Amino acid sequence: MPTQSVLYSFPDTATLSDSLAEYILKAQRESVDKRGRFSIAISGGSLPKTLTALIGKTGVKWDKWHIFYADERVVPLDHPDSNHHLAKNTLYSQVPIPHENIHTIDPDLLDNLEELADAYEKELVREFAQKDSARFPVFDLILLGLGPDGHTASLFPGHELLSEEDRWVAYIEDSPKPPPRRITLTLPVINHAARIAFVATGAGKAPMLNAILDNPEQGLPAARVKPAAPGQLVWFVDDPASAEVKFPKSEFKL
Ligand SMILES: O=C(O)[C@H](O)[C@@H](O)[C@H](O)[C@H](O)COP(=O)(O)O
Repeated sequence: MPTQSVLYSFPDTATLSDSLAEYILKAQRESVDKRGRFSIAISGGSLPKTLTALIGKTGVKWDKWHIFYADERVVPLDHPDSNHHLAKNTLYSQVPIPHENIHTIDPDLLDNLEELADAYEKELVREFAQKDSARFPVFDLILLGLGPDGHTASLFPGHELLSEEDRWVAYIEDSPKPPPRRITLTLPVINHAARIAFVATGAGKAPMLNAILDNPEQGLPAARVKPAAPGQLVWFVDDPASAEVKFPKSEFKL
């Protein structure tokens, strides 16, 4: 049975970011208590900025974090389009995350998308395979954004990757959102996470949030994110983004 989504809507991005930070901290505490580490996958776009509310918070055990990318643009790691570059500038440069715990794409394989995706999949295997005998890795937390067309990570509407059932990491060379070459976690990997949090802000996201939450049968990529229980699916949005949504809002509590 897919888990029921929970929707939290906040008056502004500062309140949203602070509550998201509390949510992440709770996930980190539970994961570190259980396994001594916290595995998280993050997206690009506006997401890394919302994570800056974690900077300086008591209780963040940065040395236990193992960070992957839910999707990555296939460009050099110091390119302005790189999700890693963005996260590094926004977050890692300000907090003590061990360099080796940040799992980037292999910059030597940018010319060969298939090898690049395979190598990233192997990176996941190294992180998860011994810990879990399940067919797919179980991230402690995956943070996703929502595109104006309903895409999430680099899973775009109508794309054949939406029916991928086997691979953990796949590539595309025809992303409608530039840059065109990307790798992405696949839906089965995303849907096996212990927790998934979407973050969407701004009035521009309102029609799409309505489509995803109130009309999921349209099958847009973000609506296909449906972890099986006990996986959790939580939406952190601001009031302008949730303005057109009928789906019930919950009061934020941990
Ligand atoms: O392009 C990327 O790297 C993404 O990971 C992508 O899926 C992003 O999260 C959404 O497009 C939302 O982007 P915004 O938060 O900037 O609207």
